[in-house]
Amino acid sequence: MTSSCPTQFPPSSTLPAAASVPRVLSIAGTDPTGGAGTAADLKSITAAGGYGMSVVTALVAQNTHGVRDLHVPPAEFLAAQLRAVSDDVTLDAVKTGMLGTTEFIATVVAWLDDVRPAILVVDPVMIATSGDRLLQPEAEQAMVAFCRRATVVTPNIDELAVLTGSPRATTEDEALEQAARWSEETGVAVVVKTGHLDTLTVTNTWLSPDGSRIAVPSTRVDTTSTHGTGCSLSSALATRLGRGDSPADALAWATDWLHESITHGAALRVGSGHGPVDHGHRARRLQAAASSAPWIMPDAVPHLLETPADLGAPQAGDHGRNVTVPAPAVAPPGPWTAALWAAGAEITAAIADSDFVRALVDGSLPQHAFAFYLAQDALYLNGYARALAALAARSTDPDAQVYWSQAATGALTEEAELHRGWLGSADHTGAPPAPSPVTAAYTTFLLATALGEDRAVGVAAVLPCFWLYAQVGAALPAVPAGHPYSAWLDTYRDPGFVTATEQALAQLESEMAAASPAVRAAAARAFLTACRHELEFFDQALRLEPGGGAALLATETDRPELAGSAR
Ligand SMILES: Nc1ncnc2c1ncn2[C@@H]1O[C@H](COP(=O)(O)OP(=O)(O)O)[C@@H](O)[C@H]1O
Ligand SMILES: Cc1ncc(COP(=O)(O)O)c(N)n1
Repeated sequence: MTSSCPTQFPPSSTLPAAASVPRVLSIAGTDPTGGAGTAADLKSITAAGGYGMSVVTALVAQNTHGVRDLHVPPAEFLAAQLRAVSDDVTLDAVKTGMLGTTEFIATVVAWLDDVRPAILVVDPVMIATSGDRLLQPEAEQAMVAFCRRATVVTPNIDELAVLTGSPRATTEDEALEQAARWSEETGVAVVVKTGHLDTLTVTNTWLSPDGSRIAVPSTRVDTTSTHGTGCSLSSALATRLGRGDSPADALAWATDWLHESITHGAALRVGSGHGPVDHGHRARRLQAAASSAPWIMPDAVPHLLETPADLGAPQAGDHGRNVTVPAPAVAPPGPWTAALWAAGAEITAAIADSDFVRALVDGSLPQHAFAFYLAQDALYLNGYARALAALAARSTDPDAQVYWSQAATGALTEEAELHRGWLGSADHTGAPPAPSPVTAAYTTFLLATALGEDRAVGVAAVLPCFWLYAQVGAALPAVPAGHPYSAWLDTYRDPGFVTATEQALAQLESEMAAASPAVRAAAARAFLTACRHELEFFDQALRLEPGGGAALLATETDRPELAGSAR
């Protein structure tokens, strides 16, 4: 038993005060199916970049359908767990979830009086999504009083009503008003969550006691995988605050990450009720992006391409998926470009399927990611124009000379248009945007190929930018009025761009027909490499943290309004 264990350790204060990885304690109940409570908290803290610790209040026999049984250990044991942690570890943030009983709340209060963590995020868990009670009715007022100790509370709509002693809000404005009153009275910030309201947009709004608001809207995901969303949001928020993020950055990060997690929750196929979110989706996406595996394996393209059939299909990439070749929106004019399209099918499908394209289309792409994408696009177009101009210089056929020169001018015009219509000239530090590693790698590859390889190889390298962009444009659905990116999506639908793509395809078809088998093989590799650069280019915007080097949009506002937003 514990009597033989020392309770006095070197005081935490002798250890380095500010850890770069925030040390975050969750005080919550359990969920053996891993979607809510302590399990969700630990996964969320890890995903948000923290070191997670867990003190268990109640053991809950629950699954995705609901709660079956509860086991509540003695309050002394809760106190012992809390002490064991705080006697040893400096805490950068504490998050509380299910506290269950008045006695447990009192135990945590006594411990907090002593420990006083800098950040306390209180998720006032009362009733689970399944309708099961997780807080004894007689403990509600103790929970309400407990919330006054928080840095920020994260009630859902029903919990907000109990907290503020109001009827359940039926609109976002009502909820905001309830929260504002309570926040002003108590001096505690509130995150108002509209997940439980019937709105197309789910908005998380940070309300400070001084009345200031930070609203982070996101599109509603049509899914039943929302078990544990409240636990996950509050834990991620605590972690980002614990690492020193501003409330705006912390809430933006937590909301965007959770949106991605909810979007991919159903694919986990965990349980047949209200399933969990996929807390690890972002980490796996970033891990895949960090892979150093070669994009084009040596055996992906034969050394000599005598006929288009030698190329085989589809084969590039390391995605390892079986793909059916998507129908090209701009038809290949001959067998060589048809074979190249088939060879790149896996990457084309991955772009269509990408989180970036999905988020751009459904409007959930965070504003900072969109601004970053546009700024990188402008930088890219400048490099791309140089590669196109190099092809003009290297062409001998007069039509080809004219075509590539015009294409280069077109890219520069587009770049200028981006600066004029969309982008500010500098980011928040006053510096002009710098190329990201992905943008630099792509433009360097294009220039090196257009200048240093056979001309056919250069033409193959510049083609995917035309062809895959036209492909994305053709697949775009009509978006509702008020969509934040509708004006940008319209630029994809420019018919002039389809004509330019057809001409580029005709150039490549004739270059391939005239080239030697070895040059054709090099051209096929360049084509597939450029396709992969396109995928990376889209995806890179979703690897950026809020405040992490995004350029500003020309009209510097808060996030753009989303369709259906109640505000
Ligand atoms: N269907 C959904 N689509 C998008 N985001 C959602 C959805 N449901 C929940 N969320 C996100 O999860 C957060 C917490 O969900 P909510 O249902 O409001 O709280 P709780 O789980 O505490 O009842 C919301 O603020 C929102 O960010
Ligand atoms: C231990 C515990 N804590 C919190 C919740 C609430 O989560 P949800 O409302 O999503 O069911 C839960 N089900 N279990």
